[in-house]
Amino acid sequence: MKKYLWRTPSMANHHGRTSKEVMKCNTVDDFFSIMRKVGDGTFGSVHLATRKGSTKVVAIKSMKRKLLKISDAARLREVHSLLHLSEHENIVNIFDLYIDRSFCLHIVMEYLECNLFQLINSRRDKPFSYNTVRDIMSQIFRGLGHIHTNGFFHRDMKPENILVSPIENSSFYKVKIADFGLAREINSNPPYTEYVSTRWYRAPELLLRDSYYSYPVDIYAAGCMAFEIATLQPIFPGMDDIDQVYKICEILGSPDEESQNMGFGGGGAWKQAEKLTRELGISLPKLVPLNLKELFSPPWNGPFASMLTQLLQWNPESRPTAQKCLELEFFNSEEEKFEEPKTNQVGKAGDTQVSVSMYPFPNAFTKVTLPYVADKADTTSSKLLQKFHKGFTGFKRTFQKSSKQKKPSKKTAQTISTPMDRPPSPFFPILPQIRPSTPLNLKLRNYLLSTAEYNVASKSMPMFMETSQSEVSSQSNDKENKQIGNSTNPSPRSNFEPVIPRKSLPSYSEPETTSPTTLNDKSTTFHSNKFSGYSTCSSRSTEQTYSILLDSADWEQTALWKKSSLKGDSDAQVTKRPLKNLNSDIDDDDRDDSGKAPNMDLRKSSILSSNILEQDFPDFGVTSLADTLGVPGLNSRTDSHVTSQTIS
Ligand SMILES: Nc1ncnc2c1ncn2[C@@H]1O[C@H](COP(=O)(O)OP(=O)(O)OP(=O)(O)O)[C@@H](O)[C@H]1O
Repeated sequence: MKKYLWRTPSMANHHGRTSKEVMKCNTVDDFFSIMRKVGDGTFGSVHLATRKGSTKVVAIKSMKRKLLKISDAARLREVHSLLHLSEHENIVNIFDLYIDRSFCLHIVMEYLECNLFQLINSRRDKPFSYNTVRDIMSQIFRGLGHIHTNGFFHRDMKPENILVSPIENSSFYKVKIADFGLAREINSNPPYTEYVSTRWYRAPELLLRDSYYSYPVDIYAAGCMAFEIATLQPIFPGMDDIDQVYKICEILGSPDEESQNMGFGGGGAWKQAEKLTRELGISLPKLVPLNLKELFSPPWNGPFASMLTQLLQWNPESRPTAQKCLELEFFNSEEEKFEEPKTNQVGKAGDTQVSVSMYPFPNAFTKVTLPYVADKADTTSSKLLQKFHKGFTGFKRTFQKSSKQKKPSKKTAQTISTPMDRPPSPFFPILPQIRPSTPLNLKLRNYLLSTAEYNVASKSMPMFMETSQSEVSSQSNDKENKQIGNSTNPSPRSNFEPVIPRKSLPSYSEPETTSPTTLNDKSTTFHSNKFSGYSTCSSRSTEQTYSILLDSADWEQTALWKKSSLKGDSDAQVTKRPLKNLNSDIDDDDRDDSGKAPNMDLRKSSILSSNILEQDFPDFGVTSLADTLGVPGLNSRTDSHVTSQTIS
């Protein structure tokens, strides 16, 4: 079953673990004076503070989810990886870990002035210089190299998780990687949760639900960031996972040799894509890659464009390691001499204007949300490149057609509107859209389309739920079309292929939905009388793929639906099994100082996020089912994509 196992990149700079321990305190106020909130994420809120009796500022990340017992602190991914990673100049430094009397964990760390997203946002129409981009990227790769060679990978590399502080009297920044909430060990046993990382930076293997991924997901995300740092625009601002894959194809070309041979550069061929898309029931569009070198003007069309091409490879095995990235020409070529853009106020004065008082930007997160939503009505012209001209002057005004490409016929040129300056593809539009090819995946597709405004309560549709034949027929094309057409979130990817007749399956009726009951846990929402979570995973012992659905109506009746239909080789086999371990007694350790047992709802959700499910379903290769429980809403670029940080 294992396709490949990733090896930790060479351990040249392995420095061993640190010796930090989690300390107890009544409240953090005992030791720190809290000044103001500087950040808020899915898992924690971050405050600027000073240590009492000292003027030294620190950042304190207080985890939103309370722990049940002190020993659980070490099971948090964030703490686990931070404790195992030695200090590095490009990794945010952790000073102390505290657990207060209400079992809230506080991570005391060095303070940096803002995150890269805020910095990029503050630079609208003032792009960074080539050398600044180079310096930021080299620090990111040094940090990543440290993480990877120490046996971890980050899994949520995005501008919000890169902290920066300007270096006085220069146009450069101190850059540090933060937020290890999703970090995993490279040598841990796959399969991993596929639904990690933030969509715009999510590597193709994650988007196509390959659970045997590893550190190359971080390299790919770094490639997306490199583009964004230089151009101040995200390269693949997908609205949903389907749109995300499409946007990647638009620029990198489809991952087959035929498409890749038609262009220059591109994301390369990737055999695995065919298998993964088949399993998902989607087909990728046939698109010729853009030649990034032709997209940019000097100096960006040189080593920078070539670095992007190497980082943004479809095949994770083709992406260079972080160490190799640092050896690329981009980081080692002579200082580029070029004129600063005219509109650009970049320069020493401009850069050093960034100061503590500028952050946090009050509306930073609300202002910049899905910048291309308005373009979605146009199905074939994303106007992507037009948008890229905003501020960044390093794009060529006219993108030239690759000499290898055939001139399209007049008819094609008239009927198909291609994105601005896009080299017309001879393939275009044989299969212009990613189209779900089975009814099963119509559900997947609808589900994915709905993620932009995903409300777990009303739309908790298991992704790979089998449907009965009668249900299939009720989902006629017309109906599906109508649903998509009527959607409040119209998407250009609204076509789909006809329903393929399938064998009849055991009938399944969804339980009635009642008003949702939300547990005291912001990151995971459970609903009474509603299937609230799912996980697709592979069995360790068989070659089958399963779905696990959790019915929270009755906590003792968590059900397992077992099936092999994703491979299409037999009828679904449906079984239901109660959880054995749900009602185990509360340990003394779980009680707070007053001897009171913790909130029962919290306890239930925490139990789900622990490895109890693994004990109940030992044949499954899932380490923590809660990692895939309830897919969170993704209407903000800052949302994370898992609901639990706990490691088993
Ligand atoms: N050491 C720090 N110094 C200054 N600001 C910080 C620091 N750590 C975090 N922040 C700010 O707080 C924000 C949220 O922090 P962090 O990403 O660690 O939280 P999270 O809950 O894990 O977020 P996510 O939703 O990405 O998982 C960051 O984007 C950053 O702006």
